[in-house]
Amino acid sequence: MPPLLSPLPRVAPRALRLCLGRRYLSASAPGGDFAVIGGGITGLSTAWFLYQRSQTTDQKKHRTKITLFEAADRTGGWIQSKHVDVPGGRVLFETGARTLRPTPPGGRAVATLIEELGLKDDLIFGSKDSPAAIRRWLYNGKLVELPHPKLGLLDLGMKLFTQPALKGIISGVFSEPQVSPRPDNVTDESVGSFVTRRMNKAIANNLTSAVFHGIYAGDIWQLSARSLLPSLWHGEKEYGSLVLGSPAIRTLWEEKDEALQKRLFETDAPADLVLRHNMASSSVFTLRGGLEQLSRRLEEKLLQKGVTIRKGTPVTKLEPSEDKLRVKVFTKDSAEPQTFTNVIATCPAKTLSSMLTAPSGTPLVPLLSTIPAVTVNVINLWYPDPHLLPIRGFGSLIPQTTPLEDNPCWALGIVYDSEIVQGQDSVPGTKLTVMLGGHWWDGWSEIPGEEQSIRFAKETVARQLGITAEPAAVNFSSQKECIPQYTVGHTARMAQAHHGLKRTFGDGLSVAGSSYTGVGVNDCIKAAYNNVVWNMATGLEPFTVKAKYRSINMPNPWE
Ligand SMILES: C=Cc1c2[nH]c(c1C)Cc1[nH]c(c(CCC(=O)O)c1C)Cc1[nH]c(c(C)c1CCC(=O)O)Cc1[nH]c(c(C)c1C=C)C2
Repeated sequence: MPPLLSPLPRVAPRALRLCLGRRYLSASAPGGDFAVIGGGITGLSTAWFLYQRSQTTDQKKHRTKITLFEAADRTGGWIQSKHVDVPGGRVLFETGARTLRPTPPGGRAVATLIEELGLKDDLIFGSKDSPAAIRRWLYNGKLVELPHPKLGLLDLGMKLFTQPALKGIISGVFSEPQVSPRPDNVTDESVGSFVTRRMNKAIANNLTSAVFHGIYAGDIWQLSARSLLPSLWHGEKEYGSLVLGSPAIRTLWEEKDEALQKRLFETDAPADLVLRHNMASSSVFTLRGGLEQLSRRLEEKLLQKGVTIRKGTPVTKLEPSEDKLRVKVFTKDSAEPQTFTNVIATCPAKTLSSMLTAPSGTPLVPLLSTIPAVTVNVINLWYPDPHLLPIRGFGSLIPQTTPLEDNPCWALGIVYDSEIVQGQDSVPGTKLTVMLGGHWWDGWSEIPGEEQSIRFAKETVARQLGITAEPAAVNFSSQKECIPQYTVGHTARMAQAHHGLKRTFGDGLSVAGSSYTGVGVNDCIKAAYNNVVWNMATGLEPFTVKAKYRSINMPNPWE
């Protein structure tokens, strides 16, 4: 197996420089003392990619030392897979992300990592043709199935004409090409405003808000269209219309992702052809032992390779050395700081901000501390009857406009886990996860606790699915501030934060993780990979250059 990372060019080839912009490549010396702050999936994969880089012929001549600091007593962050005993066997509950998508380039970076870690035989795939991939439901007082191309034109027509929850889609699609593109002075707007402007408010409030609940548990009237719908945001200007430009928009690749995908093809492609084939034909994938198997294995491998992992060690302060060539890391358990040539902070931006004091006139701390994040209460339920669900599919999502009398428990949606993934439990049954809260709880001083949340979850399942049976196993988890919210202006604020980091720490402190360039597991691993392979100075370089796109016909990016 070739090394994951090829030697990093000391002088980057011209093409790479042109493609990524000069500022992407910092002039850090080879080797060095690296500190990774945070032992979630971003921190663990950052440490892994740094270790891999240190093993290339170019870098082997130099000494590299990697220390990972994690405040908690375990690594893995939000990813947590719990094995629970039930009558007749064991089932697996995920309290955070449960599946990943093979979509490149992020999915491809993850596949390479999984292969590299020797986990490929534990992969489980969900087929693109399964009911979970095709059938999605929306709940606004009653369950409404969303249209899907594989369900045919007749089905599409019937749904669009008869379902009030899908109201506005036909008129929105037909009127959209006549809407003028936004004026040049509009630098960002909310997702709700963008969809309303291009189509109509009904589409924003129903379909769009439901989908955004399923990803960000967030409020479409706060979230940034520029950050979260980048190709549509770009497509509006480039093609004048999202509908007419849609064939091209669907094939748009941002240059930095294209460069990454190219690298993943040429240098770091997964070698196994069966794995590639499975990735190409699946809609989602996970691991037999749950996604936590990935973080467990990363930790194990890092320890074997001599990386120091300091669990239960919160970092309290980060300070540049006088010459800005090193960074001092202060921890709770030691009066004297340790110094490193490079620190990569993968903890939430708010946590990082509490470790910093920026020079006056550099608004770095407020820029980082004001990235909000929502809390989701996750309730996993397991029933021994495998045929309890009256409908099939991925699950249901609840739009923002669903009245409180139809959603009195502040639910965001229900995931039909036993429909999505098979092969993780030793007994058949029906497994559901109810997600509560997110932005519904913005501004609340106290949120529902365990007992109330479990009651709410059962009530939500009874209301939506008519399931009144008692679950044989229940797991409650409150995921505090687990999903960062990229609100309007995120791109501009992160560009400023880049300059603040540069000014304060030179090339010494970079960031990666869900607070910045994408909240998904794929995004986090991609950010870790990008940071290391492009040798970024702050990790926020993508925000400082104008995003450039190309339409690329890539029929099967896995071949
Ligand atoms: C704690 C709850 C979470 C909610 N969203 C996320 C988490 C961790 C993060 C997330 N969920 C999805 C994506 C898109 C990534 C992708 O698949 O490409 C992200 C970043 C999609 C998604 N949403 C749900 C599922 C089962 C999936 C597939 C990926 C995964 O397993 O996380 C269901 C779901 N998630 C949330 C809600 C409210 C919800 C409702 C049915 C919040």
